Amino acid sequence: MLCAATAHAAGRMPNVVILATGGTIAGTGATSTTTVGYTAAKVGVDDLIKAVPELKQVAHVTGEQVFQIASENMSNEHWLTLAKRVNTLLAKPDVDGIVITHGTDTIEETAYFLDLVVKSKKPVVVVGAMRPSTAISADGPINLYNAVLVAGSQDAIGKGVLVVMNDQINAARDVSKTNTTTTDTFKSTELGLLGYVVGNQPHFYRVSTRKHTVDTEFDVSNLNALPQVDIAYTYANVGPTAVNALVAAGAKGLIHAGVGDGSLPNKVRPALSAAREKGVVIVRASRVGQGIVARNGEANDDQLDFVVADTLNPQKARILLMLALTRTNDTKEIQRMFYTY
Ligand SMILES: NC(=O)CC[C@H](N)C(=O)O
Repeated sequence: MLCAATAHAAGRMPNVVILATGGTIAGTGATSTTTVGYTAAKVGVDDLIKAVPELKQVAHVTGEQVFQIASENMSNEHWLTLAKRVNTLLAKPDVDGIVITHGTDTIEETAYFLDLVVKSKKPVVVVGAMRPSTAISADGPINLYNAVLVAGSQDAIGKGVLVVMNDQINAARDVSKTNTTTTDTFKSTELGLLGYVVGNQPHFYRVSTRKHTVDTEFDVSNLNALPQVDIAYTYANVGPTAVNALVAAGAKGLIHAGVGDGSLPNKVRPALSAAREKGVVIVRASRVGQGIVARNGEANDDQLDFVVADTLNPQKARILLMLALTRTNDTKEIQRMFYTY
């Protein structure tokens, strides 16, 4: 099988496919100083590529417009379509890597979904921008250039799905948007970034110990929908309304975005427990954004038959639970998955 390694070994430039989905990287504003209040998802993939002629120096690049949306509108169906396209392309011997241009609001979710369902070791890089293409010092062109460099690099093979922004390489599992508007918004919590793109090449320093891509048990090739999993957010004075409404609306799984170490308020615990008795799988996560939610810590998970999210934030826990529910309803198995991926 040809891959980026053989592209380099054969002395040819890697073939990188850019799948465009929209977002600010494809956004346009009224003036060059418009950095908020612009319209996302306007510029087509051919123009994104044309705007960075330097790409030709590092890869043979082709583009496909998969969607043209702001990423707050990303749905499970979009993910399944995208994942199937990525798997089809990566199965081709002449494709060495893939770059996905994406809105930044849900980049971390799409990246983690792909990290769990892409069946290839070839590099997949998700990239976006915080400033629209029309802005002074737009970050899209350099981010796209860096993403293509990484996607065509043999050093990125087998590292899972990556998010490349602001000269930094992050693992899909651990990266999150941490600032609403600034270009240094993507951070990998305390677990740390994987490396940098500096001097026209990626530099890797670490990898995640969690399984991904070819080493997961998830297969989307025959899926046309995913089980309904929703998130109930907790705060001081919260009641059971959201949990009860989500269960009534048909949730098969619920992520509880608890306070602190995933604590359950007294007014929420009975609603979650009743949901579990109806067969809904409950995962305790935390709204804090860093750290482990400890099993049998702030709640007796063994007795309640709940699962803990480990270090996944609520939106990523939702993705893993959806995929877990395509395989099993057994909470012990699902807890194993949360400690594996
Ligand atoms: N910086 C961005 O990409 C945000 C734009 C838009 N809300 C999106 O996520 O697509």
